[in-house]
Amino acid sequence: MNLIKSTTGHEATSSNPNGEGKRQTIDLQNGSEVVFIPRFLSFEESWKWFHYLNKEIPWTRPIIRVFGRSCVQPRDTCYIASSGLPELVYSGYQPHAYSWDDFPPLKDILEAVHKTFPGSSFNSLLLNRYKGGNDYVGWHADDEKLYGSTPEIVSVSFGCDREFLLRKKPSKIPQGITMHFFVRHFRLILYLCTSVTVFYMQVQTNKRVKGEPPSKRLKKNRQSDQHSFTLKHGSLLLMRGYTQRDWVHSVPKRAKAEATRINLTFRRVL
Ligand SMILES: O=C(O)CCC(=O)C(=O)O
Ligand SMILES: [Fe+2]
Repeated sequence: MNLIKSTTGHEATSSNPNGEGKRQTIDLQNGSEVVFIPRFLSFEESWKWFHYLNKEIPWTRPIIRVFGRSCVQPRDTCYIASSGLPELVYSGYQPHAYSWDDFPPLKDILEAVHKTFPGSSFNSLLLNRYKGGNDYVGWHADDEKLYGSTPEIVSVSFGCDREFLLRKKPSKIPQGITMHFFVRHFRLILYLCTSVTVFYMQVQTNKRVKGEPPSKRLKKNRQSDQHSFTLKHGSLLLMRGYTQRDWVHSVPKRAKAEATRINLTFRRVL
């Protein structure tokens, strides 16, 4: 069963020591990495979790601010954190932090996650409930300062399958390069652009002669900048390294997804 729709060819598959089946490691390059475990929890156990979470969690649908406008968050949420941690604030919203002791069974999943990733030590959990295909999370990175520069985020999914997308952030113009720089060096930049274009056209002509159709090559480049995972019932996806700095992710609306999905994201507040 291959749940990854697009990969870069940098993926490795290995058997997992904790008995949760295969794990796939996807190297996103430049220090970003995703680990995907399609069957982290068994099907039956996952349904028990789904029903517990659906019923016992005090779900809320808060008002958040996006691009300066207030709107209802398009999914339910709840937040759990160890005591004494700095408050989480995202999109102008500060969720109430419940204690792990309010939901003791959640400590079991936390333990299973820690066992799967030795050395990890998550101390907070943001829960999401998507009540159907109209609920979603838009493009974002979990790059809040309280998680540090290389946060590790583990996401465990229950219920309805949903697609999880990762897309590389556009690369930034290096600091110090201003409009003034462009005006001052306009002729040099124009010359360089023309040279690069001519060189590129020559390379393309050369490659076409050699045989591989240009559309295939373009597709390869685009593929390494975006990835799609189907997050099924009981699956786990970990993002680490510079994934939050260099990539954004989303769970888009899906007209065909009618049923509820619950997702747990474990994080470490520094
Ligand atoms: O539901 C998911 O799989 C992702 C949720 C997410 O990105 C978040 O809570 O920050
Ligand atoms: Fe996220």
